[in-house]
Amino acid sequence: MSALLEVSGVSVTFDGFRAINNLSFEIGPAELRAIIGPNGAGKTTFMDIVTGKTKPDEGRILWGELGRSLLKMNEAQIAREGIGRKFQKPTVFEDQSVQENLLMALKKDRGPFRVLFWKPAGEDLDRVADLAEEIGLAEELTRKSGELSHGQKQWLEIGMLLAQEPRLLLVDEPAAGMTPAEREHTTEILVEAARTRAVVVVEHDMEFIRRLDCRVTVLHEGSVLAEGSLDHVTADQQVIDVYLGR
Ligand SMILES: Nc1ncnc2c1ncn2[C@@H]1O[C@H](COP(=O)(O)OP(=O)(O)OP(=O)(O)O)[C@@H](O)[C@H]1O
Repeated sequence: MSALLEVSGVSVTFDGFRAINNLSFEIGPAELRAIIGPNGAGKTTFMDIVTGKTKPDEGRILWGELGRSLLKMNEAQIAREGIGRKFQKPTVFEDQSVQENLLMALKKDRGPFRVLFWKPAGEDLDRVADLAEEIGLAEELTRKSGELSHGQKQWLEIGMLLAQEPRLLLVDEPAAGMTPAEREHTTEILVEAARTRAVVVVEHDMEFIRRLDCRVTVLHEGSVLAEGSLDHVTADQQVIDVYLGR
């Protein structure tokens, strides 16, 4: 199986400091991957590079079956290629219902006039109902999003990203601030989403990562320190020294 995303030899320097240092790794087309590492390891910068927010000084990032260079694309082009990113803080439209938020996020031609005159078709409503089911908000469709719990808002935002049918979803610390039950449901959503697309999760919570039951990449000083199952990487002495032992 060829990679969906192939990062090789990527480096980024901020004011003389190498935040990403000769970073190389691959992500498969329907893969769930966790990225862990100490503060400052380069996890956020890695996501900034993949989404086009930060341009590396060197290296290459190849995307899709055709192996096209992501580094030649701007942020909007990368988003259109199907790379979605979920930041830590949910950014749903609080005055709109769950259904309205999901409808707005559907992958459609949304020029200014289309939005003005747009009426949701039956197929859009069906798709929204499926998405709501997938994120566990089927009973909340008519509720105002501002009334949802923190966990539910996070799920809604994941649903809004899934509505755009991304091929790669980058998720930053999804478990932060969630109750144990919410975390468990979040795990289920991400595992399910990764059946048909790549999902990369940056997270510090080891229990959460254990439940994801996926390949783990450990970053340290902008490079891959270890990679493999959670049991494999947590038994690695270097990982214990720089991350777990702290
Ligand atoms: N725009 C910037 N200018 C200068 N230094 C930066 C910039 N962005 C990141 N850095 C530095 O690069 C390093 C990597 O930061 P990054 O945020 O990617 O780490 P991280 O692994 O996401 O950490 P955390 O777990 O704390 O979120 C840090 O030392 C950070 O201070």
